[in-house]
Amino acid sequence: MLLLPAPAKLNLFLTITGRRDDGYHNLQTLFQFVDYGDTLRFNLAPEGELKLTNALASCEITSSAISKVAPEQNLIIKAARLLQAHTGCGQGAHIELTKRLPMGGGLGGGSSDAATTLLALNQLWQLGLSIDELAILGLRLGADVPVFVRGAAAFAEGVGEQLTPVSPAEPWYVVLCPNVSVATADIFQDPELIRNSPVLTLSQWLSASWRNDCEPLVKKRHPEVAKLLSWLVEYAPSRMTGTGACIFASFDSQQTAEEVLAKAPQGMSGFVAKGCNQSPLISAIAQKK
Ligand SMILES: C[C@@](CO)(OP(=O)(O)O)[C@H](O)COP(=O)(O)OP(=O)(O)OC[C@H]1O[C@@H](n2ccc(N)nc2=O)[C@H](O)[C@@H]1O
Ligand SMILES: Nc1ncnc2c1ncn2[C@@H]1O[C@H](COP(=O)(O)OP(=O)(O)O)[C@@H](O)[C@H]1O
Repeated sequence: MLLLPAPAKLNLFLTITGRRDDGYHNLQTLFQFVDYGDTLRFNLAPEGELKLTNALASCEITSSAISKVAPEQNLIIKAARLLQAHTGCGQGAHIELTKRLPMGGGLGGGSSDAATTLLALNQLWQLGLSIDELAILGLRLGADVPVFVRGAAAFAEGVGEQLTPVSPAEPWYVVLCPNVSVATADIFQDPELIRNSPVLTLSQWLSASWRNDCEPLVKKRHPEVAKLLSWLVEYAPSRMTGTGACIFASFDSQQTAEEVLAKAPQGMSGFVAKGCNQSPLISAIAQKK
């Protein structure tokens, strides 16, 4: 049995620098992990059988939302099938997911679940694939999967697959999750999306002020996100992560972050978590070796 985390990521900044011929967008972003996320439990099963069950999570909204995703559409099953097809492995697995991360929140929960599945089954099925091979396979599942497979905070370019490890500060974050699910594809299809930001070098970025090019559009499409950002910015500079709708702000101490979260508008879900430049997934795997 293997019990592993699938942590959330934050995009500390995110700009879109152009559109490729295949419709995908080139971007520049800074990924950092947090010590909060989903949990997956893996058990060997006979004869290639893949079974996914949802454990009851503390958050009813997310556990009921994930149960509406058909198993074959779930990135966990897709990742497992991809590994079976790539290696010809005839083994199976029973996987139990405890879903805490809101879906379509820009926290990368689906991609993180997929990456955890790739690493876990590589170990459980003794496939011996390298991290490079798993990252390349992961990219077929989603642009964000490689960074979760590699597990190092990174400056990302291309569609998010060209990764340069970096070590930003690791503050405490307040992450707020408005009850809005944003489909990444919808944002990238919108003609109003800012998609002509200049390309900066990493060192230019480290002294620039950080922003998210998706934020103006998501604020316009979802006024509740705009309202929440103007509430959080009273406490600390605040931004949206990914294509939204979750927002975050950083604080020096866990206590201050908890105090701000406690004041959040009634009914708002959110959490306090620590920024991590090494993914909790990689730390957990290293501990088990
Ligand atoms: C932009 C980011 C930043 O982290 O947003 P979030 O999804 O995390 O909010 C991600 O890279 C998203 O990655 P991911 O969620 O894996 O996206 P994918 O499934 O690969 O793509 C969903 C759809 O979004 C569009 N898309 C995605 C990424 C990209 N660089 N350009 C695009 O145009 C494409 O239309 C694609 O069909
Ligand atoms: N295991 C999974 N967890 C979350 N979403 C999943 C999963 N498998 C498939 N999906 C699909 O991927 C979409 C994006 O989910 P998610 O990664 O949580 O959002 P985001 O990319 O905005 O962080 C969901 O709306 C859902 O349809």
